[in-house]
Amino acid sequence: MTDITVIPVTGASSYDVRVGRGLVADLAAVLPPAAAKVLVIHAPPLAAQAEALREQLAGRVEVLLAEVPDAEGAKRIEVAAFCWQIMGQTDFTRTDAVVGLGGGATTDLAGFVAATWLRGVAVVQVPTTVLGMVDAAVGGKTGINTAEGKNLVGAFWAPSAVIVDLDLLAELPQNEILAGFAEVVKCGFIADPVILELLEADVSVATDRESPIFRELIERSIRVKAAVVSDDFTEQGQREILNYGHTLGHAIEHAERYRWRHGAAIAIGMVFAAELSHLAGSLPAEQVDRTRRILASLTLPTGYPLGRWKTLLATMQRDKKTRAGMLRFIVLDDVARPRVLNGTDESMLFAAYQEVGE
Ligand SMILES: NC(=O)c1ccc[n+]([C@@H]2O[C@H](COP(=O)([O-])OP(=O)(O)OC[C@H]3O[C@@H](n4cnc5c(N)ncnc54)[C@H](O)[C@@H]3O)[C@@H](O)[C@H]2O)c1
Ligand SMILES: O=C(O)C(=O)C[C@@H](O)[C@H](O)[C@H](O)COP(=O)(O)O
Ligand SMILES: [Zn+2]
Repeated sequence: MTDITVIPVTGASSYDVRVGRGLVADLAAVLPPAAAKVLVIHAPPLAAQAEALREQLAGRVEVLLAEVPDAEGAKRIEVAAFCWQIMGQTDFTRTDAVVGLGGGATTDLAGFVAATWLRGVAVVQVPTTVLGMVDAAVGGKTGINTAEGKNLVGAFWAPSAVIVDLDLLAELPQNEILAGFAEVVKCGFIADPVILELLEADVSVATDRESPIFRELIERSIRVKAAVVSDDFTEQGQREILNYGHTLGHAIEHAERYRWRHGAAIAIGMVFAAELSHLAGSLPAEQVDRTRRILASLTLPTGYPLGRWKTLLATMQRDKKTRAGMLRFIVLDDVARPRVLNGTDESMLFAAYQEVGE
């Protein structure tokens, strides 16, 4: 019998995150009972798995496939329109359902398409990257990018189920696994120090997709995310802690025209946030060093060109946490003690960035 862990998300929206192996074989069990059609939105490397889903569900529902551009190329309004067109041409109704099959970029798009079609249809998220499993597919933040910035258009729209099938990681390149671990590290610093200890104990075992420690890290990170979004689905407060490292990280992704992996950009963002936490509060210097050390052990970047500061600062102004033109950052008073830093002056931000700049 399959060993399944069920992590509930509660609050404004309730659904389960199911973690295990071979779980997609039972996808029919989590589809809305009234669904007659399912639109599987998938990234190109998942074409064979999408086709397998079509065969598996034949006789139960009509499966439509939407192969969308890879990675951040999916998070564009034209791609959402491509999906809406398929739905329009097939009379996709409110009782039908979307399935997001891919990494975080695909599940962000799939969630957005589901949130907007007929003002909202069900979406089941089937993440296929570490990053998608521990973060993007859970919590119902959906969205696309615009020329001005990352995730500037979107909706809070909860999935009806999240299927974390670890077998789907079999073909994922190791550098994508490592990039996904940036969000695992984030969960460690904002809420669960055991995550950091497991990474420090043996990073090779921790990132070996066959090891029980790997699964433990995935589950611990999902629990962190599930707890936060259960308390604050629409980011009225507490949820902002999940943005640790993201204010600068998103600006880097924008500066790099979305060619960088999200995990790589937020790795640098977390070094910056740790430096800022040290300067603005009480985060001990050794935790800043620890941030760099853990990220480097995952071969993630920890520095960015000093000369890019002004560009990054301008982009950060459009961060969703900004209030009345004032930038806000998530900082740590210590490990697992995150808070919002309001009203940071530019000289302090630059001082923190100088430690990141190279
Ligand atoms: N909504 C949220 O709460 C949330 C949280 C974190 C990140 N995100 C978003 O997630 C995105 C990053 O997600 P990501 O790191 O998964 O990147 P991604 O979706 O771009 O996937 C990374 C690469 O791996 C490929 N891939 C995916 N699954 C595969 C598999 N099983 N086998 C082989 N190749 C596979 C993809 O096609 C892509 O080329 C960003 O857009 C970020 O903003 C959203
Ligand atoms: O779920 C959240 O809340 C997060 O902030 C998780 C982040 O890891 C994620 O990258 C998210 O997409 C960032 O959202 P944004 O609101 O800063 O665009
Ligand atoms: Zn993120």
